[in-house]
Amino acid sequence: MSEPFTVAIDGPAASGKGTISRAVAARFGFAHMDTGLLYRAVGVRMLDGTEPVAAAQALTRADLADETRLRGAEAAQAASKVAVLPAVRAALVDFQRAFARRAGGAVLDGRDIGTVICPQAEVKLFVTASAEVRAHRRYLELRKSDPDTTEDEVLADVLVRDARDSERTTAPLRAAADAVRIDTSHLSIDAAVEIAVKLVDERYKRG
Ligand SMILES: Nc1ncnc2c1ncn2[C@@H]1O[C@H](COP(=O)(O)OP(=O)(O)OP(=O)(O)O)[C@@H](O)[C@H]1O
Ligand SMILES: Nc1ccn([C@@H]2O[C@H](COP(=O)(O)O)[C@@H](O)[C@H]2O)c(=O)n1
Repeated sequence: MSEPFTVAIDGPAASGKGTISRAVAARFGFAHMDTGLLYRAVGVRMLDGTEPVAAAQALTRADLADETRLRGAEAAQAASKVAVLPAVRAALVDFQRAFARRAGGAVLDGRDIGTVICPQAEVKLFVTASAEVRAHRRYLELRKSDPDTTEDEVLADVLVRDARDSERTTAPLRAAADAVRIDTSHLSIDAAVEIAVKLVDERYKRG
């Protein structure tokens, strides 16, 4: 099994970081963690009446099972509310760091991977797109499970979440100083993935 190699991919909601992360992981045989899913799971537990810090401390794989609910708009908003709490974030740090340094390589995507969770990551990317483009992409996804959803509602949700994630005191959404920025607003999925794969390839070979 090869040495640890961490790819940290951050960016705002629906910028395409998960799509890029999964493709990079598949290409290099790395493990992938969507860290947003952890916060979504804590958010859903909160909606169901559990105190969020207790939920984060007791999180198990079973909490990640209901993908349909976790991927919904209500879970997204709840996630960004619990993500403001320093004790919730602290409860999730060790799990993410251990995953990042596993043998064989790991890709983690989220908001604070390159800045807080893995500041020593071998590759750091910051994936962006305009709010309108991101809302359109998320709308196309969400309308499959909720035909009543509108693009304006999704844009409003994205903007609220962007503001909450960027303005919080602990681990705000920021590009690490040494992150490579990829604006996917006018890139196809294949083009965005190709840029990321090339960057990882250069550093993975050198390492
Ligand atoms: N470059 C692209 N061009 C067009 N659609 C894209 C592009 N990148 C991603 N998408 C689509 O946009 C949607 C959101 O992408 P993705 O889930 O990768 O974003 P994300 O940043 O991981 O979102 P989240 O904030 O939920 O973690 C998906 O439906 C995906 O297929
Ligand atoms: N490293 C992270 C990942 C996510 N969050 C918060 O969770 C929300 C949902 O994340 P998605 O990636 O699934 O959109 C997000 O809005 C953040 O509030 C986080 O704080 N840190």
